[in-house]
Amino acid sequence: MDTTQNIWQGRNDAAEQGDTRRLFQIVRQANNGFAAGEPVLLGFACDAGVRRNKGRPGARKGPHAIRSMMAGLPAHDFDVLWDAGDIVCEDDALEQAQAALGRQVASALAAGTRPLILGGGHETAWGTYQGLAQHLAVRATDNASSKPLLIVNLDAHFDLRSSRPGSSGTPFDQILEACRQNATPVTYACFGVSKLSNTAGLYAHAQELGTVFYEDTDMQPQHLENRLADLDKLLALAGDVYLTIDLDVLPASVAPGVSAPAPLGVPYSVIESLALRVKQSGKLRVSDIVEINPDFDIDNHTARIAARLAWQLLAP
Ligand SMILES: N=CN[C@@H](CCC(=O)O)C(=O)O
Ligand SMILES: [Mn+2]
Ligand SMILES: [Mn+2]
Repeated sequence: MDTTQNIWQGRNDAAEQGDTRRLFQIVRQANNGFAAGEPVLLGFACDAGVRRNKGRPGARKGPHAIRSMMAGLPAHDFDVLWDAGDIVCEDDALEQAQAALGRQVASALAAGTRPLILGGGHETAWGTYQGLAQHLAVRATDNASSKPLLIVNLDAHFDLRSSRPGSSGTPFDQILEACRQNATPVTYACFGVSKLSNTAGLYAHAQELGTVFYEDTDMQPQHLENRLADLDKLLALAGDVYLTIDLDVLPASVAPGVSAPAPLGVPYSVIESLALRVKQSGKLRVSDIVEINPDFDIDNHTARIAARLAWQLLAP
């Protein structure tokens, strides 16, 4: 990974007609100065969560790989894209890195932006949530919505492991535990769960926690209308929404560069439709895209699909 070169570079089409801007030409690299409504990107460069969860390390290189595929995408309606840089997790200092991510997310939310975090493994989510929780706690002193927080996880895994310390396999158990402690109403919905990637014990724990879930076998294109209707019902009941996308929800042929590839998986078109539906709800506060492992990618396929998702989520 060459971090000495600016990652934001690409083809310059200025000699062509019309608006030829690409993201690398409008990006501003700073972690303050954002105005309300502007898109903000943050990286969480971390292997510790996947390593603790006995997975294949490499997610640390994820933010760099995704940014490099975003750089050349056409800007279309973007006026600006803020790149607030990376939080880097050194060795096993995971809890400190997650707390640092939380502070950055809270500050981007306080500025009225809708941040997107590029992981990192799914331990990224415990950091993202900390930032959202700080923001919602401040806002609650003004005019609180009593409607529950909705977490939409697009993932082959529940990530509800109850062992500690935390890892890439525990974030939603940590979040639900924190919500119980703070009496925060929350709904956890996981779309894309694979029966062959979660033990009976994890299913039982998910049920005990009231998890709403849809399996990969019910997330194929012929099921899309029904799943969108299910999602709409969840969105209608929610006050604020956190969208978290684990790239291992996609078929291994589409996203080979992950720690735990999915033999069946959910087609990209279904995932994009669900993600855009969440965005269109107007309730989306923060998102992350996690679990890319560039070491196992093939011709940047996984980084490219992650860049497309990022573009779709950040676009005005
Ligand atoms: N974030 C990943 N979670 C999965 C990983 C499974 C695996 O490595 O095989 C989990 O803990 O179940
Ligand atoms: Mn996950
Ligand atoms: Mn997963």
